[in-house]
Parts: sequence; C-alpha cells; structure tokens
Amino acid sequence: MKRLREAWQQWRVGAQGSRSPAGLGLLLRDHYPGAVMRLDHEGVVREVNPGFERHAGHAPEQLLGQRAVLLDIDPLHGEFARALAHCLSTRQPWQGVLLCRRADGSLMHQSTVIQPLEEGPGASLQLLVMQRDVTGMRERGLQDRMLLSRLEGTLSRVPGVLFRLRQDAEARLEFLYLSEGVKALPGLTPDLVMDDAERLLGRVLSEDRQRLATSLTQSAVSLEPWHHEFRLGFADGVRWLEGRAIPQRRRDGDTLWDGLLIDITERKRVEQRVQRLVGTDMLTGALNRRAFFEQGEAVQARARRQGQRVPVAMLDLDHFKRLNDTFGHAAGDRALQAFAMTCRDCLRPYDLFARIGGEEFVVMLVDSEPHEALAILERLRLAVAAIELDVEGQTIGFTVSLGLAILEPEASLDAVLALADQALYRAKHEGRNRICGPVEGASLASGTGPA
Ligand SMILES: Nc1nc2c(ncn2[C@@H]2O[C@H](COP(=O)(O)OP(=O)(O)OP(=O)(O)O)[C@@H](O)[C@H]2O)c(=O)[nH]1
Repeated sequence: MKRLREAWQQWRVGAQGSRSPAGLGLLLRDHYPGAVMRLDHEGVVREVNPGFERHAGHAPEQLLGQRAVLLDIDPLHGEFARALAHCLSTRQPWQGVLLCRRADGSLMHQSTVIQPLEEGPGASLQLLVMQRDVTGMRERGLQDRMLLSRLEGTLSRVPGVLFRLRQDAEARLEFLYLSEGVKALPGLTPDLVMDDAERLLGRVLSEDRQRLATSLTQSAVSLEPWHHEFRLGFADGVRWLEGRAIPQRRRDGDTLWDGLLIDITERKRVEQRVQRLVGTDMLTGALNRRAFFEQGEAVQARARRQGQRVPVAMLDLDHFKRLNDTFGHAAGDRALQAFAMTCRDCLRPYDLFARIGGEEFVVMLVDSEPHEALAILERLRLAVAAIELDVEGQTIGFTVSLGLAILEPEASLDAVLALADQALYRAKHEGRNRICGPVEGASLASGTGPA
C-alpha cells in the first residue's frame, strides 16, 4: 500500500494536467494489490499486471489474447460476462463480487471493479478490470453468519424476550432487536414490533403508561439499570411483564437499553392470591382484622376528601355459644361460613366485610348514605334469619344482631367501631335479631329473633 501511495503521489505531481484514464490505469496496473487486466472493446485481455498470476491463479500467457470471461465459472452465461457487456454498452463502471475459477480448477471470490477507459477521441473503448481475492473474507463472513444464526437459535430458546431499545432525543422509542420470545405475546413477532414499537408499547394499560415512561426517563438520565413491572392488555386478558435492562448513552445522545422482558403473569397471580389469603379469614373468606383496618383507612381517607359520612356496622351472631354447644363446633363453623356468604351476597363488591372476632363481623358501606345503609342491613338481617342449615338431617337457623354507627369525616375508625359496638350491645340487650343505631335507645329496625 505504501508503494501505491508513493506512486499515486508521483502521478499527481508528474502528470500535471495530463491525468488521462490510461495514466491512472498504468498506475493501478503496476501498484494495485490484486489482479489488474486491460481489456479491449471486445473483452479480450490485452495486458495484465505483474502480480496477476498470484492474484488470479492464471499465468498471464494463458489469458493474454483470450476473453476475460474465461475466468468466470460460467464463461457463457456468468455474471462476469453480463458485467462486461454492461460496461461496454453503457460505458459505466461496474462493481461486485464474482465467483472465478483458477487455472487449477479451484474457485475464488473476486471483489471486482470494471472501469471503462476513454483513451481519447476516436479511440476504441477499453476496460480496466481490478480484482481482489475476498474468498477468505467471505468464509470468515459465512462463519460469522453461522455463529450468529446459532446464537439466534439459542436466544430464541431463552425464556422471555431479549431486546435492544433505543430512545432518541425526542423520547421516541424504537426496538432495534427483539428475540423470538416476543411471539409468546398474542399477535406479536420481532419484525412487527421492530417495525413499530407501538405494537407492543401501545398495549401497556393506560394506568401503567405514565409510570413506564417515567421509569425509562429516570434510567436514561441516571444511566442506572432499568427495572420495571407493567401490564399489557390483550383480547384474552392482561399480561404482566417485568423488564430489566442496562442503559448506555450513545455519542449521538440516544439511549440504548439491552435487556430482558419476562412474562410474570403467573407469579403476579400467585402473589395476588397470597395477598388475598394474608388479608383473608381462612374460615369465612371475609377480610381479617388487619386487612379491614388497612382498607378501611383508605376508604375513610377518600370519604374525608369528599366530605362523606360512611356507615359502619358491627354484626354478632345471636346465641352462637348455644348453637356450638348443641350441634357441635363443626356445625358452628358451617354456620359462620353460611353467614359470611349470605352477607357478601347482600353487599356490593366494594363494600368492606370483615371478621374481626370469633362470631363478630364488621361491614363498611362504601358510598352509601346512612338511610340507605339501614335498608341494606335490614335486608341482610332478614337474609341471615332465612338461612337453613342442614346438620345431620336437622335444619337449624340462627339470627344476627347489628349495631350501626356513622363514621364522620374527622372521626377515627376505632372510635366509630366503639360506637357501633355500643349500638350492637343495645341490639342484644333489646332482644337480639335487630339493628340498633348510634343514638341511645333508638332502635332503627327490629325483628323477632329467638330470645
Ligand atoms: N364454631 C365456632 N365457634 C366459634 C368460633 N369463634 C368463636 N366461636 C364461638 O362463638 C361463641 C360466642 O359466644 P358468646 O360470646 O358467649 O356469645 P353468643 O353465645 O353468641 O351470645 P350472644 O352474642 O349474646 O347472642 C363462643 O362459644 C365461641 O367459642 C369459630 O371460629 N367457630
């Protein structure tokens, strides 16, 4: 290459305006690090460079005076023949890789440039052909491609979706790579999502979208690893994804994340089940005391913001000890379960229903006015009184007493429970199977239960 540079320099200095293509052709012929041929207007080889045999695998005397297409693996219909015809007819250069045959029959890939040479007015067109053996490079390229396809095969078996995500200066997101694992998400393929990231990101639930954008922005700014959980909506339901990725800043200011998306829907389902169990009474399925206070405080905070009053009732099965003693503890358990199921049926899904003691329950009627609460609780009282439990062929029934109190915006949950408990005490005192309100002596509704 050094010699070529020197010769080029000499030509630049020496030619002084006579930079004819032929002059440049001579320069290349003598210094080009590959095979060079000069062809006449019929494609016959008129001259070759000194290194020709080494680079083309043919002795010059075998080729001089012959058509250059003899080098082609198919001298009649090969690509070399077509390329020469193209250059001769259009006088335009051609460039490409040709599969050529050496004199010993072996094949080689020649990176080829064919340059038409205009010698001057009236002179016939000549072609300068420059070739470099790129067989080794192609083989290495093939090996690289094989390695890559093996790697892609492995990546496609990795559980989850490997990805490279780019965020540009306008915060636009584009997936530069996604592994085959994305096909586990309905209707998505790597190509579809790489073509338009919205095909995946557009499925993020609207409640999760802002948090996802914020998490990516924070990671892009801090270059801290990204870790986020979000939901995608599909026709067959919601999928939870967990994403983890390492960010890097490119010189052009874009941020790249390389990472993994994993479907954690099943894990989330188990977590939610455990969460429900942790907050749930095992016998009746009602909220337990801890969950009631947690959720009750959230209801109270919202009601306080809206200046609402929330009806809260304490419920206690009547003469439950007697039921236990008469029919056995197992029958008592079944009575508690039937009672809880009946209560849930009488309430709306967002009302809170909790077991806070042995046979003591509490109800928090979300978004109900006190007079509505009374009607709801009365229906509940009657429904409980109508329960018929079959215990060893015998039908048994039971009743419930209720104490109602109103949670004022500024009061505490403990205080309202104490008031409800007082009302319940009065309901018991006044004969059971009835509802008593917060005001002393005011029986809001009554029924006739077993005394
Ligand atoms: N079967 C069963 N019984 C329970 C459970 N938890 C508490 N109990 C029973 O519930 C009964 C409550 O009795 P008491 O507090 O005397 O009240 P009561 O008999 O219902 O009488 P009043 O409330 O005055 O109508 C006790 O016998 C407890 O053993 C439970 O999980 N299963």
